Amino acid sequence: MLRGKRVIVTGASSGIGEQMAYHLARMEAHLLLTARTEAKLQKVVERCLELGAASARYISGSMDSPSLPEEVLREAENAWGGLDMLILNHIGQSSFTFFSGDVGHVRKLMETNFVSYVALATAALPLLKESEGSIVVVSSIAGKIAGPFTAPYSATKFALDGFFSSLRQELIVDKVNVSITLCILGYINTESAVRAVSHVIPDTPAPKEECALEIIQAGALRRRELHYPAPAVSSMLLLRSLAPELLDSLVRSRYRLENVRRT
Ligand SMILES: NC(=O)C1=CN([C@@H]2O[C@H](COP(=O)(O)OP(=O)(O)OC[C@H]3O[C@@H](n4cnc5c(N)ncnc54)[C@H](OP(=O)(O)O)[C@@H]3O)[C@@H](O)[C@H]2O)C=CC1
Ligand SMILES: C[C@H](CCC(=O)O)[C@H]1CC[C@H]2[C@@H]3C(=O)C[C@@H]4C[C@H](O)CC[C@]4(C)[C@H]3CC[C@]12C
Repeated sequence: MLRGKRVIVTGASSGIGEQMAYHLARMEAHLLLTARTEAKLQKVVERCLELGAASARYISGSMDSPSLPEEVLREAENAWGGLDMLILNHIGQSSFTFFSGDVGHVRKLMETNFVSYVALATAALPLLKESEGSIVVVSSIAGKIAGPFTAPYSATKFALDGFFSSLRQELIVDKVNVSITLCILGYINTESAVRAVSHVIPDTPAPKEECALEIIQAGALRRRELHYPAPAVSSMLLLRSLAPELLDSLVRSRYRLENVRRT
């Protein structure tokens, strides 16, 4: 379904975004990748071309810069004359610990994890309307259920649900055929997530390669929401609606609280 399609992937220099780029390359899509680290993006682009991408290019820069979203969309329009899928995946750095009171960090993370998603989607909408394309928003179970030690991060992910679920309704009202897929992910084995939480959360994380493929499939099938890994995420969401306090205490009880770093 994605052969020859024009796809932007943000946060594509590592983790789930990098794996999405490789799957899309094998599917022979055209790729525009973004992240801050140019050296990593260059390597991912090279690998994508080896794997069969129809074309692969990148733009490096930080998504807390207000001009980058429009620059990325201008590059897509100049290179391809259109766009079929926008995959919003990047996140700024945040620690897994007690909220420190650093309001500046919350403001910056909102800019990177939320406002830039809104700006990218806004700049992409005219092209996506033309192609009847798709927006894929990578979120987290932490954007549906607030556990401890992720307050700023969780806030940015809840904000994504509010904004993009409302926008989806408006597109339907306006009979605009652009799909919005919200991806609700549990713990995935990316280097950054394992580094951040493995000393506190003893669970085995789900594989990033499979996660990346499920996200692409959900977007291509124009699904409203993806839950991955499915049984764990869906059952947590069900328990939240039936017995939220029980769920909260279950989440807390699975953490090795003595290992939380208070920095
Ligand atoms: N791994 C997990 O357990 C889970 C992940 N998710 C979600 O999945 C998505 C991917 O996560 P994951 O793969 O683990 O994350 P990674 O830390 O592996 O990747 C994050 C990506 O974002 C880029 N990035 C970081 N800061 C910025 C910035 N300021 N501007 C632009 N790009 C930036 C990084 O590249 P660079 O540093 O070069 O800029 C990198 O490419 C996120 O949306 C996350 O919320 C959801 C639930 C669980
Ligand atoms: C452990 C959580 C799942 C709840 C449970 O008890 O099973 C994880 C589900 C989502 C994870 C977080 C996430 O969304 C990605 C962040 C990525 C950052 O790089 C640091 C780690 C995360 C805060 C990560 C932490 C574990 C989860 C909350």
